Parts: sequence; C-alpha cells; structure tokens
Amino acid sequence: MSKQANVIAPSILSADFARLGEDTAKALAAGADWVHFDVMDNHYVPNLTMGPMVLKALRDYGITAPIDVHLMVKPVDRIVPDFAKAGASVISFHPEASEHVDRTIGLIKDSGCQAGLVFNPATSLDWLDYVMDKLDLILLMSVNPGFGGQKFIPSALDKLREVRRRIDESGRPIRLEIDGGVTAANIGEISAAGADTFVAGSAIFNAPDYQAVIQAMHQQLAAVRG
Ligand SMILES: O=C(CO)[C@@H](O)[C@H](O)COP(=O)(O)O
Repeated sequence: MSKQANVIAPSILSADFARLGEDTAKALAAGADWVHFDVMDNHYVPNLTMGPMVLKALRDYGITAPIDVHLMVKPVDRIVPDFAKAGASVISFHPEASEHVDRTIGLIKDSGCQAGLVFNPATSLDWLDYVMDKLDLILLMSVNPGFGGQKFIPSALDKLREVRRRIDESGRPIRLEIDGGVTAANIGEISAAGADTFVAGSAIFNAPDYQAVIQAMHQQLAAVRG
C-alpha cells in the first residue's frame, strides 16, 4: 500500500479567533485541503480551546472542507457524538485518555466519522497492535500537545518510518498524519519519513501570505514524491 495523496491541514489553533470563519476560509482558499481542529480541556493538556459549538459555527459559516478533530480531552467518549453531530469528518484521540480504546474507536465510527489514534512523542506504538485494522488515521505528535508554535522534535522522524512500515504491511489505506513544528523548511524530510497528512498552525497563520507558505509546502512535497 503506497501513501495517500498529500493533505495540508492548517491548525486553526493559530488562527485569529475573533475572525475564525473568515481566517479558516482564507487558509482553504490559499490551497489548504483540510481544517485541523484542536480541542483542549485544561485537564488532559494545560490549555483550553474550542468545543462542538465552534465547529458547528464553522459549518454554518460555510466551511465544507473535511474537519479533522484532534481531541486532547479526558474522558473522551462523552464528547464524541457531539462533535460528530456538529460536522466533524475525522475524530482522533489519545489512547491513554480513553478507558477503552477499542470502544472509543467503535463509537467514532458508529457516529459516522473516520477514526484516528494519536501518539505523543513519548507514547509507545504498542497501542496499535490490536486496533490497526479499525483505524483510518494515525497521528504522530512531533511536539508535546497543548500549544502551537513549538519546535519539531526530531525523534518523530524515526517513529514516522516505523508507522509507515506498519501501515504498508497492513495493506490498509490508513493516513499517517504529523502535527507540531511543521514548516516549509522541514516538510520534505517529514514526507520522506512517511507522512502524507501535514498539520501546520503557526507556519501558516503567522505568515503574511498563506498562499505562499502552502505553495512552498506543496513544492517541497512534490519534490519528495518525484
Ligand atoms: O495539537 C497541537 C498542539 O497541541 C498542534 O496542532 C499545534 O497547533 C500545531 O501548531 P504548530 O506547531 O504548527 O504551530
């Protein structure tokens, strides 16, 4: 199984919250493919962000692109149906934040969304052993979760290579997503290590020209793919 088509997913954690609909639409018009929606609860991670009402507001505003929800919350299950109803496309969660990982994956899929599992930089990949056949996406964190604007942790590259090997061996069309410190300067190396789905927050939203950054990212990705 080869890689899925490249996807660039701006993390709206770094968008202008006072103009969230407009800023999200601007990133999509600039060439982004998905919207990455970071949900933080001030419990599992030390920050507090957005819930299902904000996601629904984006849908009501007219955002039709896939919305990729990254739950950094504990407990996980009781909020899943609300995000599905609000219009989430993919819902990913951290295995150590769920009481029953297999049940949470089933809950996400029964809600009509694709399911992803997220690994912090120091979280073991052992969690994959029994659920790989049920996942649509694996998200590797290349920073410790909680904040945008951090530096990419290089050990994520080896982890990407290992997960890419496991995905290829599985023969299933599982997306391999990377999140944290992704820029136009390192996206090529990250892609070469096996990622096909790239979350970037500050690199896009802190730039004066979103289109120039997204174009530069796509150029680097095209060079890797030959
Ligand atoms: O989930 C998180 C942080 O917990 C990420 O999605 C960040 O928001 C990525 O931001 P940058 O590192 O690209 O600025």
